[in-house]
Amino acid sequence: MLKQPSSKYRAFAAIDIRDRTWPDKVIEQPPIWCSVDLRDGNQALIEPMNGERKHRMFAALVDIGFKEIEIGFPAASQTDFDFCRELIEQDRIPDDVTVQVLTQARPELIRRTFEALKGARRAIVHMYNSTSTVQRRVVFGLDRDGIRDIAVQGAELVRDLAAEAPETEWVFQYSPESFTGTELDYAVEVCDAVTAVWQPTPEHRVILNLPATVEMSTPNIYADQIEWFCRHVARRDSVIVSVHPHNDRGTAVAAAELAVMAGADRVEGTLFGNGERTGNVDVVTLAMNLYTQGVHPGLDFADINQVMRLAEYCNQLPVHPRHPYAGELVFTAFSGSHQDAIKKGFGAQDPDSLWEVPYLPIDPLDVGRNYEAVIRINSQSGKGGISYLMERDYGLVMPRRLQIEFSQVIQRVTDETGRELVADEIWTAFRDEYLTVNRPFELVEYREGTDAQGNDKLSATIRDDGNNHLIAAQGTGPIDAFVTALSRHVGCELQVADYTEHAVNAGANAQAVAYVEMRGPDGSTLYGVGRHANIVTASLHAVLSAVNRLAGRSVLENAGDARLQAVREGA
Ligand SMILES: CC(=O)SCCNC(=O)CCNC(=O)[C@H](O)C(C)(C)COP(=O)(O)OP(=O)(O)OC[C@H]1O[C@@H](n2cnc3c(N)ncnc32)[C@H](O)[C@@H]1OP(=O)(O)O
Ligand SMILES: CC(C)C(=O)C(=O)O
Ligand SMILES: [Mg+2]
Repeated sequence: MLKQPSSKYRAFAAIDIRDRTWPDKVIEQPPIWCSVDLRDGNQALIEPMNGERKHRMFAALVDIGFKEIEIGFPAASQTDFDFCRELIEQDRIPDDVTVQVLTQARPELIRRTFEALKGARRAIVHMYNSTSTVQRRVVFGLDRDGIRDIAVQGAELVRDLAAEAPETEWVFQYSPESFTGTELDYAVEVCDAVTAVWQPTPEHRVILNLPATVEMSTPNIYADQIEWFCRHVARRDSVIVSVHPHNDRGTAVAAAELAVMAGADRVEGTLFGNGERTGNVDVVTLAMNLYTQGVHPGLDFADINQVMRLAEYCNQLPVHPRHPYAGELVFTAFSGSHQDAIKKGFGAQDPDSLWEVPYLPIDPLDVGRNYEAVIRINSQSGKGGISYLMERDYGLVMPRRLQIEFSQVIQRVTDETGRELVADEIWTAFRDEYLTVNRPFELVEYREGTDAQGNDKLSATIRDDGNNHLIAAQGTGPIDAFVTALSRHVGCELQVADYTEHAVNAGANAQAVAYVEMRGPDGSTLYGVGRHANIVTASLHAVLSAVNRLAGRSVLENAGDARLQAVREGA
C-alpha cells in the first residue's frame, strides 16, 4: 500500500445540495423490488446458471414475491435467449409478474432482445449505456453529445420495435450505467433526452435506473445524488426512479436505504447480494431491515434456510455463516454475557409484546429458524448459556450456585479442548460429574419408617469400598436422617446447605431430580444431583453424589477417617 494514497486516489466530491431532505425521512413502505439474480447475479458467477438452475431460481423468486424479475441479457447469450423463450412459450410467467431483460444501446442487440420477448404479455425492456467520464474517454472515445446520442438512438429503436408488437404491454427502462461516475447534470440531460423519446405519462411511467455500478463514495453521497436527480429530472411524475447499488465499499445496503429515503421508488438487487465483484445490494437484508422496523417488505423470507439453499444451489457459491438474518451463526451467541442476557430476555419476553430479547435483533422463528442454535458453548461461554441448554435440552432447572459450579466444569473442558461442546458432550460432562459418581459411597437400598415416638427414621445399606454397611438414624425427615447416619459413618459432620427438586417430563415417565448442596467439615460446599422416579431416592442419591464429590476433593480427610482415605486412594 502507498504511504501517500492521495497520490493515486482522491475523495469523492460532495454534492452541492445543502437543503437535502432525506436525512429526516423514515421509510414507511417498501420500494418496488426488482430481482436481478438471473442477470447481474448470473453474469458474475464462476459458472453461469444453466437452464435448469435458472428455472429453479425464477420459480423461487416468484414464490418470494418479486413482481419484477430481470431474467437475463437475451441478446448476449443463447442460454439467456432460450430461457426467455421458454418462460414465454411455456406460459411460466404469472400474471402479476413482469419479466425484464437487459440490452446495451446497440441496434443489433436491441433487435435480438425484442425477438426474445415476442409474445410476452408484459415486459420491461432495460436499455443501458455507460455515461461516466472515464468510460466516455477510455471505452468510447466520445464526448457528452456522442454518448447521449447512443442513448437517444437506442431509445428510438426501442420505441419503434415496441410499436410493432402492440400485443405486449411494454415498459421501458433506461440506465445511465456508471451513474455514480457521471456528472449529475449530465446524467439528468441524458435521461431527459431518453424520456423525450419515450414520452411517458403518469399512467404509463418509464423506469430510470441509477446504478452505483461501482460504489465510489459513502452512502450519504449516493443519497444526495438521488435526491438531486429526483429534483432536477424532467417529467418526475412519469418516472419511476430506481436504484441499483453495488457493494464495492461494503455499504450497498446503507446506500439503498438512504437512496429510498432520498426519493427512489424502486430497488434492484439480488438474494444475499450475489453480483459483480463484491456483489449487488442484498435484497434479503434490505427486506428484513424493513421488517425489523415494523414494515412488511412484501417479500416472504419465512423460510430463510430454504431460500439460502436455493441461492447456494443456483449460484454455486456459499452464503457466509455471518450473513445478516440468514447465516448459520447469526442467531447464535457463544459469549457468556450475551447468553446470560438472551436467557433472561427469553424469560421476560411476553409473546404478545414488542420483541425485546437482547442480542437477537429479530425473533429467529420469524424466518423459520428455531432456538436450537441460539446458544452454543465454547470457552467464551458462561453459566447462563450452559444452564439454558441444560434446561432446554434435558429439562434440568439448576439452582444458581450449581450453575456456577458446573460452568467451571465445562470451562475446564473447553479450555483443554479449545473447541465447541455440543449438547451431548455437555450432558456427558454433567452425568460424569454428578450422576454417576459412586465412589467411595453408593446407595444399595434404604427403608423409611417411624420410631415409637413418631420420629422419622431411615436405615440404609451403603456400599463403601466394596463392602456393604448398614447405617441408620432419626431425623426431621428422610434426608435429615440419612445425612445424620452418613455423618456418623464417615466420622465428621456433614450438613445440607441447599436443597431443591423438580419433576422432569410429565405423566408415567416423570422423574424427580434433586439438587443437594452439602457442606463438609471445613465449611466448603459442593452440589450433588440425583434422578429417580421416587423423590426420596433421588434425594439420597443427590446427597451421596455431593458427599462423593467432597471426598474426591479431600474435604473429608481432616475428619481423620483413615479408612475413607484408603478407599479414595484405591479409587
Ligand atoms: C454494468 C453491467 O453489468 S452492464 C452488463 C454487462 N453484462 C455483460 O456484458 C454480459 C453479456 N455481455 C456479452 O455477452 C457481450 O459483452 C456482448 C454480447 C454484450 C457484446 O460482446 P462484443 O460485441 O464481443 O463486445 P465486448 O463484450 O468486448 O464489449 C465491448 C465492446 O462493446 C462496445 N459497447 C459497449 N456498450 C456499447 C454501446 N452501448 N453501444 C455501442 N457499443 C458499445 C464497446 O465500445 C466495445 O467495443 P469495441 O470492441 O469496438 O472496442
Ligand atoms: C446494467 C446496469 C444497470 C448494471 O448492472 C450496473 O450498472 O451495475
Ligand atoms: Mg449491476
